[in-house]
Amino acid sequence: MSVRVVARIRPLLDQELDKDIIVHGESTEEGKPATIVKIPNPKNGSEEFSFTFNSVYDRDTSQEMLFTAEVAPHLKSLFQGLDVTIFAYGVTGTGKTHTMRGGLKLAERGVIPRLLSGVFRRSKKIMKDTDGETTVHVDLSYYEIYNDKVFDLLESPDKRLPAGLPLREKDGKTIVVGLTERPCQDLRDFEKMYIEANNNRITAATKLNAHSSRSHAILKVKLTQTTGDTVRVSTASAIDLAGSEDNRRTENNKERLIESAAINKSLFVLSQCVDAISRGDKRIPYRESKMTRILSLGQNNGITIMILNLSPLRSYHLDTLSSLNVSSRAKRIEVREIENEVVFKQVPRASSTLSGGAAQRQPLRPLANVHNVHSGAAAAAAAKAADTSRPAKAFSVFVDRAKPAPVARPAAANTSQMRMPSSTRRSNGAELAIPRPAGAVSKIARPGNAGAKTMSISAADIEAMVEKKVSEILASRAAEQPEPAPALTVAVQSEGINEAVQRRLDALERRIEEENRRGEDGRSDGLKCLLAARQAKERGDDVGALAMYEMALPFFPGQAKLMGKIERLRAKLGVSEEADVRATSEHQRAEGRKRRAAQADDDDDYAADEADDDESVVGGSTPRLKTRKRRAMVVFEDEGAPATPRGKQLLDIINSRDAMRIKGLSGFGPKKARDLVEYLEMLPEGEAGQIASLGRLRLVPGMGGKAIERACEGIGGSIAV
Ligand SMILES: Nc1ncnc2c1ncn2[C@@H]1O[C@H](COP(=O)(O)OP(=O)(O)OP(=O)(O)O)[C@@H](O)[C@H]1O
Repeated sequence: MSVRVVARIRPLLDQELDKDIIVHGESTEEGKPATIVKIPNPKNGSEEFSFTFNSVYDRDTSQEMLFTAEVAPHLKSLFQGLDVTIFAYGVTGTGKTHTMRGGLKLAERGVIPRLLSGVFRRSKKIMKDTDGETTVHVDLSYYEIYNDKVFDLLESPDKRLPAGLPLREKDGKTIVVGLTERPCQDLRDFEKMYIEANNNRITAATKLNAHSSRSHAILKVKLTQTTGDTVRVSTASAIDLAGSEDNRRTENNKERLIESAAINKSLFVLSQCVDAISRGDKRIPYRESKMTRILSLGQNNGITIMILNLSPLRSYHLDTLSSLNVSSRAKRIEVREIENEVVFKQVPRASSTLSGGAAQRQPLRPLANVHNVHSGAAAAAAAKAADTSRPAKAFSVFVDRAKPAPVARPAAANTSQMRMPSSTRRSNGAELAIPRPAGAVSKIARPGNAGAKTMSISAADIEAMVEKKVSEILASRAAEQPEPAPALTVAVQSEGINEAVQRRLDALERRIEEENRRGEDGRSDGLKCLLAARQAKERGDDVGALAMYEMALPFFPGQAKLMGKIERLRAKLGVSEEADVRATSEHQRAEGRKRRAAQADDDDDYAADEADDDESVVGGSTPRLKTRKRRAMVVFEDEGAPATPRGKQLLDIINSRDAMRIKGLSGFGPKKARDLVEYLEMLPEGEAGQIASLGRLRLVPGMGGKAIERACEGIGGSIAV
C-alpha cells in the first residue's frame, strides 16, 4: 500500500483577508469528496496547477471530520498488530500543530488526543468482550528532534545531555536509546502527561507564527495486548514536524536562524528521500538527518498517513508549491502492510532484584528488564549480594551482538516490563546503553565473563579504554571515513564506579560533540543545499532551486552572490512574465536555459570560492558538482533540437503507454513503467497525452538526465540529443 497523502487547507486567521486566498480544494466530479488542490501558476495567474491527493480537506474541515475520515479507520489495524504512522508536514504556520495537537476545548482537540481517546475506548471494549482474558496496556514515549538532536520530552529539560539521545537500529526499526516510556492508564493520565511534556517542547514566536515549533515532535503510543501467553505489540506514531521557513519573512534572529537551518535541512533531506524513493534509487539518504532516520518513510511497515498542511494565502505561494511537489511524490512511496508478530511472553526471573521505581535519568541506565542482566555465576553472586532495600540498578555490561538473546523477539522485553510496578521505564530494554552520541563505541566487558571480569576493571581502566576508543573514533573521523561508527555502549556492573566514570563520559561526549561541530560547521550542509539548488536549476525547477538557495543562506549569511541569485529567482518567479517556471511551456524553458547558461559561470565561481575556503570540509562535493553540471550540459545542451533516432525511439516507446514495452527499457522496472503510464494519462490536454521531447521527459518525476541517458544507451550506443 502507498503512503496515504491528504492535504488540509487551513482557514484564514483573524488578520488575514479573503482576497489573498489562492489555494482551493476541488473534486473530480460534482458531489464527490475533494481530491485536488488547485493553485495558480505564480507567473501567470490565469493558469492553474493541479495536485491530486488521496483526499483534500478545505478550510471548513473540523478536527473531528479529519480524524473520523483519516485516522479512526486505522485504529482497528493498530489493534490487529500493524504499526501506524501519522505525520503532519508543511510550511511554518500552516496548521501542523493545530492538526496534531489542537486546542484544549473538546471540539478543538487534534489527532493525538483523539487517537488516544480511541485507543482507550477500544482497549476497554476488547477487555470487556474477552472477559478480561485479553489485557491491553498503553505506554507512551514522547521526544523532540531539536537541531538534529533527540531529547526526551517526558523528562525535564535540565536533565538533558548536550548531545541528546543516540539512535540505533534494532529489528529493522530505528529506536532512541534511553528514552523514557511511561505507562498510561486513561485519557486523563495522558492529558496530564501530554500537557506537561509539551511545555518541555521548544517553541518560539517568529514573524510567521506566534507559537512556532522549533523541533519535530514524535509521540509513540505502544499497545501491548496480552492473551494468555501471547503478546502482540504495535505502535502508533504521531509526528508533528517543524515547518520549513523562508527566513526572509521570519526575520529570525541568530538563534532562530540556527534552528531554522536545522529544520530546513532535515526537511530538505526528507524531500531528497522522497525523491530518491520515487526515482527507485538504491541509496536513500535517510541517515543524513535524525528525523528521516526515525520517520523511515517507505522502510517502515504498517500504515503511513501524511497530512500536508497548507495555507490558503498568496504570501505562501512558492512555499506551498514546494510542499505540494514533495507531497505529491510521497504518494508513490510503497509501505509494506505487515503486522507485528505475536510472541510468547517471557517469564520474569525470580532472581530479579528490580523493584521498579526510579523515573530519573540514570547516566548508567538501570535495566528495566531482568533478561538483559548478564547471566553467569559472578552476576548471580553480585545480584545476591545486592542491597534489596534500594531500587536495584542492574547495569548492562555489554551488548553482545554475536550472541543471540535468549528469545529473539522485539516485543518480549517490553512484555515483561509491563508487569513491573514501575511508573516509568526505559524503552529498548533488550539492550542497555548509555546515551552517547552515535558514532562512538566502546566494548568494555564481554558478557560471557561479565561477572568476574567486569568487577576486576577499575574506573581508571574504563576511563582509559573509553578515552582510547573515543580518540580512535575522532581520528577515524578526521580521516574522513564515511562509515558511521556504532553507538557507544559502556559496560559497567558495579555501582561504585558509575559517578566518576559518568563524569568522564560526559566530558568525552561533549568533546565528541565539539568535534562534530567543528567537522561539520554547517558549511558542508550549506554546500549541499547549493548543490541541490544547482541540480534543481538544471532540471528547470526554479521553485525548488529558490527554496534550496534560501536554505543555504543561513550557512553563508550576507553572501552577495547567493543573495543576488535569490533575488533574481524571486523576481523571475514572482514578477517577470517571460521568466521560466516549472511546468511552463517548452519555449519558456528554452529561454530559461539560455539565461541559466549565462549564469553558469557565475555559479561555478561561487561554488569554487566556497570550496577554496573550506576544501577539507567540502570534501568531494565541489568536483562532483562540476562534473554533474558538465555531464548534464552535454546531454541536454540542445534540448530544443529534434531528437536523434534513438531519442525518438525512446519517446515512441514511452508515448505508446505500453507498460510492457516501457518496462523493457534499460533502468526501468514494473513500478517505474506503471508510474510513467499513469503520468502520461494525467498530462494536461495541451500536451495531447504525449511527451514531445527529451527535455520534456526530463521534467517527469523520476526521469532525471541519467535515467534518460541510460534508457537511450539501452536502445543502443551512446546518446546524442
Ligand atoms: N484548521 C485550523 N482551524 C483554526 N485555526 C487554525 C487551523 N490551522 C491552523 N490554525 C491556526 O493557525 C496558526 C498556526 O498554526 P500552527 O501553529 O498549528 O502551525 P504550524 O504549521 O504548526 O507552524 P510551525 O511549523 O511554525 O510550528 C495557529 O494560530 C493555529 O491556531
